[in-house]
Amino acid sequence: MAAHSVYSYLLLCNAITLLLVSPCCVGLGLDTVRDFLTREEDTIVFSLIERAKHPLNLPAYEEHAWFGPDGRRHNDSFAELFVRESEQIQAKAGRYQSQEEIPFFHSRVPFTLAPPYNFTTDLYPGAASVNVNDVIWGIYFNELLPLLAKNGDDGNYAVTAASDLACLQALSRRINYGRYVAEVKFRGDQQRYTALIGSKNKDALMKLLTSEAQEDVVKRRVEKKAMVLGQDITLDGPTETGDTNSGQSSFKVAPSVVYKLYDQWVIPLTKNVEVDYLLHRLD
Ligand SMILES: C=C(O[C@@H]1C=C(C(=O)O)C=C[C@H]1O)C(=O)O
Repeated sequence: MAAHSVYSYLLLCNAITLLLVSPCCVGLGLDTVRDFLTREEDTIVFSLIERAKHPLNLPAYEEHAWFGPDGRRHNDSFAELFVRESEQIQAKAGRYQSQEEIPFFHSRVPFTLAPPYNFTTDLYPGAASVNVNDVIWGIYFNELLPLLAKNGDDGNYAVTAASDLACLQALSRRINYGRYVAEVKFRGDQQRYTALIGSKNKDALMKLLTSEAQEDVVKRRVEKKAMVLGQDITLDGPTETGDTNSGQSSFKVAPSVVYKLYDQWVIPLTKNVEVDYLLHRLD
């Protein structure tokens, strides 16, 4: 066989093996996964900047009684109602047909208004529903929001809740994308992952999937994005916002808050999603 046909034969074998091993996931690799996470950083930083435009607006988060169309009494905050109702409309419009999107409140909407689309199923079916939306919800309202918004009440509750929804959706998409990260890592090192999944060794799985160097790059990059995107743009170029008289420099969202968000919540939660996903990867 001529050298070039041996080479073609090997390439063909390689392609067939890839198709057999990963029938649904050929386009997914560590590079594409990292690109996705990098692009999500922009969405997250922008959504935080938008939310920081408004003060805390506490009444939007206090529980109050309201009566549903069935006449029954419910106790919810306005923000929770807003998210639930918005998600119902978005579910009808097909948002959750994509596995990248997971709602905070599950509803069974009977049909979708969106044109049909054949979404690829990159995830392993037995593990695809892993998510930490409950934890994200608690952290967002209890820990992050007080760091983002100044005290005060401007009454713009609907706009504020719409901004909350945008932040929650961006964080949820990024963190629950850990399922895709785990899928790629599993495919890249099936033998070692299979052994650790078999022995349900969570600590060893966490160690194997962790790349501290990569995490450091991510944290420093999001801090920088908060600096660049959180400046005022003038015809003379970007300037920091804030009180120039006092010499205090400031950004629309403190870059240190964005660093902390990733360091303490986003990355650790993404890795928890990865471990949970892997534990179900052989179900
Ligand atoms: C996403 C990756 O996997 C892990 C999760 C990371 C994250 O959430 O940003 C970063 C590094 C890894 O510990 C990766 O290796 O690129």
